[in-house]
Amino acid sequence: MSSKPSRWPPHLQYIQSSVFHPSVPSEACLEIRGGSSAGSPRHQHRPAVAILPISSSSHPANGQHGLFATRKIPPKTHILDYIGEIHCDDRPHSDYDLSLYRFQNGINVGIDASAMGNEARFINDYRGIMDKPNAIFSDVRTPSGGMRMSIWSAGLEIKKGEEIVVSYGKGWWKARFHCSS
Ligand SMILES: C[S@@+](CC[C@H](N)C(=O)[O-])C[C@H]1O[C@@H](n2cnc3c(N)ncnc32)[C@H](O)[C@@H]1O
Repeated sequence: MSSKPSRWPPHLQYIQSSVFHPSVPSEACLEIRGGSSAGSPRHQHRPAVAILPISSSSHPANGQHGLFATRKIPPKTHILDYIGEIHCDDRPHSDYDLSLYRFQNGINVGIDASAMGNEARFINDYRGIMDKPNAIFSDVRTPSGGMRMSIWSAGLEIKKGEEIVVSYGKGWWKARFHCSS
């Protein structure tokens, strides 16, 4: 699998394994990579997802895109990994940056998919869309010890055509809109 997914925005770089920014110290790179070569992708074939434009006025991300299941996804199933630029500098203005790991020496590692990433960057937060998230983020270790941020279906099956939504966390929204929920 190497071609870009349908509707991938032309101004963004599509990558299938994370790229390390120079702000990541070499020891941290080694630990994040684990024993395998740089962030080798878990999927050799497309995940069961599609990037679709949102054109419903009742959807809070109307005019943007979301990620949708292209087939039934059983409960507690790995859907795809969150791929982007692994970095240790601050990215306060990115809406596509999530925390991967905090080392004991205080170094914070994030994955920022604002300029490069995979389909996972299109996953919206459930608020205003569904009663609860149907998917979750989970930081996992690969068999060779590498660190990944994965997205899994939650406790219920995700139906074909259903939007995949997670919780960004209250902190994410508070930091942007000073809202209380
Ligand atoms: C990681 S991106 C998700 C993909 C984005 N919709 C896109 O087309 O690129 C996060 C951005 O999506 C929008 N978003 C995601 N979930 C939302 C929600 N529940 N309500 C309103 N906006 C949302 C916000 O603009 C947010 O900054």
